[in-house]
Amino acid sequence: AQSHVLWPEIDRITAEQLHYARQGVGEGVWELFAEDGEMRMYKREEEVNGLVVDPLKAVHTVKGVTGFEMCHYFFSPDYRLDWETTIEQMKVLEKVSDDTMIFLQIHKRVWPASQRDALFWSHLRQVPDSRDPDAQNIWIVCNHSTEHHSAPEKSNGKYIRVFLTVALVCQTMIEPPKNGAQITRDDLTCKITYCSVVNPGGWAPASVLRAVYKREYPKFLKKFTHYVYDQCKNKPIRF
Ligand SMILES: CCCc1ccc(-c2ccc(S(=O)(=O)CCO)cc2)cc1[C@H]1C[C@H]1c1ccccn1
Repeated sequence: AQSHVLWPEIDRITAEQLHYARQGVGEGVWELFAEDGEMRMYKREEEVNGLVVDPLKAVHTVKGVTGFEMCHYFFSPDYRLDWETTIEQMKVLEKVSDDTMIFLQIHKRVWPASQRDALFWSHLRQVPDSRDPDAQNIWIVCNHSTEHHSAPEKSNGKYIRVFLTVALVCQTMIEPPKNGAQITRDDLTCKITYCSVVNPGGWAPASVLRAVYKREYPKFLKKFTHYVYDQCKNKPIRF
């Protein structure tokens, strides 16, 4: 993928998003708006040209799966329609490499706003942890809006195109079994940070968008993480 025209941007945005995901939510600006078990979901209220673009950051801990497994199911197009309930259609416009694809997604209409589509590259990468060299257990999927020759600039007016940047950063923690036994899924914990900024691309009532995000994001992360656990629980562990 290093030869693709998008590579410099992919490299830059992925590194930026990894850094951003690692920043704590301690600094006062984040508002906790949803909790469910180990999941904590925060947002900042921000508007750009009168459009709600509230950045979102969620942290979650899921036992029994690895960071690779979580990122693999988030990245791969084969499973997306099983867990993503807000999309009507999904198309891979280009397979840049095994770890980089370009997606066009048509999202379900959020009444009374107009229907949206999203065109973005998606990149899966294992991350060396600068602070902790023996933690080669961090994986990231970064999704970032892009142009593409085979996606009409404007979906001939049918959908409003959103602009998004999303990062799913997952770290595997292993509790080594005392008696030197083989690692099982009971010894695994996956620490998840999910960050997203979605610019709706065109006017939509702030109250409607904020209500949709408040409802959809917790539902999405809960459904997605349960889906991955169920997919993996009877399969060999993949790090
Ligand atoms: C007016 C904006 C409509 C709208 C466009 C796009 C998205 C959206 C796109 C991508 C991703 S993802 O994390 O990259 C997973 C791959 O699909 C998440 C969210 C969300 C909404 C809004 C519908 C809301 C929503 C919120 C949370 C999850 C899903 N949908």
